[in-house]
Amino acid sequence: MLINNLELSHFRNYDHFFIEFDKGINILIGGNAQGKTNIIEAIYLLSVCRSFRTHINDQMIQFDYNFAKVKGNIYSNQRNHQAELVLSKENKKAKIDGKDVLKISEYVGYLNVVVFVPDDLSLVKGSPSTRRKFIDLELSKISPIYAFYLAKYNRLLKERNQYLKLLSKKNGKYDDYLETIDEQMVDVQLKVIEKRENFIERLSKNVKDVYKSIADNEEYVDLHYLCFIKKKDKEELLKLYKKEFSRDLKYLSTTHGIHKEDMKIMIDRKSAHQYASQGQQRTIVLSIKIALLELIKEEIGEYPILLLDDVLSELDDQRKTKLLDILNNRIQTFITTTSIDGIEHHVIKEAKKININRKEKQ
Ligand SMILES: Nc1ncnc2c1ncn2[C@@H]1O[C@H](COP(=O)(O)OP(=O)(O)OP(=O)(O)O)[C@@H](O)[C@H]1O
Repeated sequence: MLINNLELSHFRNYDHFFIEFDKGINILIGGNAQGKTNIIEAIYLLSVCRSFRTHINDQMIQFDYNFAKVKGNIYSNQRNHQAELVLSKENKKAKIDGKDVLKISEYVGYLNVVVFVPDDLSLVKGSPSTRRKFIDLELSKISPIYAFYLAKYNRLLKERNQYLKLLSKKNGKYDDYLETIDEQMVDVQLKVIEKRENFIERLSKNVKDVYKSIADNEEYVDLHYLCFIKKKDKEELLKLYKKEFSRDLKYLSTTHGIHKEDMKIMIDRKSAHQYASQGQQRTIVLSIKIALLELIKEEIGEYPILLLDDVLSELDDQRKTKLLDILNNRIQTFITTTSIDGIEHHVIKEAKKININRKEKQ
């Protein structure tokens, strides 16, 4: 999978901008606040119709304008496609090969990307919801049926919580209607659990190897799925919902379910959340992202694009070299950095260097 070029109109600090990319490594070099991350953001936006920085369209539209356009020529599935997104303050309109795309699900998949941004360190240090969001987003990209199950579960969960409110005003007993919702919730959860389990197990296998090669030591990283139920069985789950009914009714919300799960990240069999240093956290997250590349390739048959925002400055020289050793021309990669001075690595030497500075913005 490749993005051949990118055209921006009134996107962030870009008025009109056109850029062509190399199919290997592209390094975006420039001082602070010049617009390097904005380019990474635009590529990401073109991929999943949303930004990794904001959900407010207006923030991405150039100051004093009322629309922004992001366009790119993509090579995927052995074909070239023109992807286009127009952002207004209220909505986003997508086109593929000049035709309007009405459903996001029909758009996502043309351009698959894996992104690493400094904020991703929250994958280790943040709350369970950060890790759940990561799993849900990545799994939805490679498995549309997972996205379907998840959306169904969220609808049922909302319905259940609303019904609990209604019940609390009435007789407050577990009734047939709630049982019907619970049965549907249990069925869909078992499917989500199976997918999450498989995803985390496969990712964990890849992460171990990637971490070892970047850190170049014997530290051992693995991932564990913290499922909310031990015995993944329909009857057990239904029993749990009945048992916890009074508590759910008291708090007017559903205590147990896949909306409360987590993924535990371990380093040398200790919780990375509690013990990992900044450098270890960064290496763990990077390893997870790089491990994802192989997993996506196995699923969709093509490598996604890799976007690395400001990754070089925070790694020590040894980890920097090891990371660059791993990157290669099989995967189109974008790296933003303020400087490449002093990095003597063939990957840097051979990469396409793109200077991003105020003079080149327009
Ligand atoms: N909606 C907008 N309209 C115009 N300019 C914007 C908009 N949003 C952000 N900017 C400008 O974009 C610039 C920041 O760009 P970006 O985040 O890509 O920087 P960067 O080159 O990655 O910098 P750093 O190295 O500091 O991370 C800032 O000058 C900011 O004012």
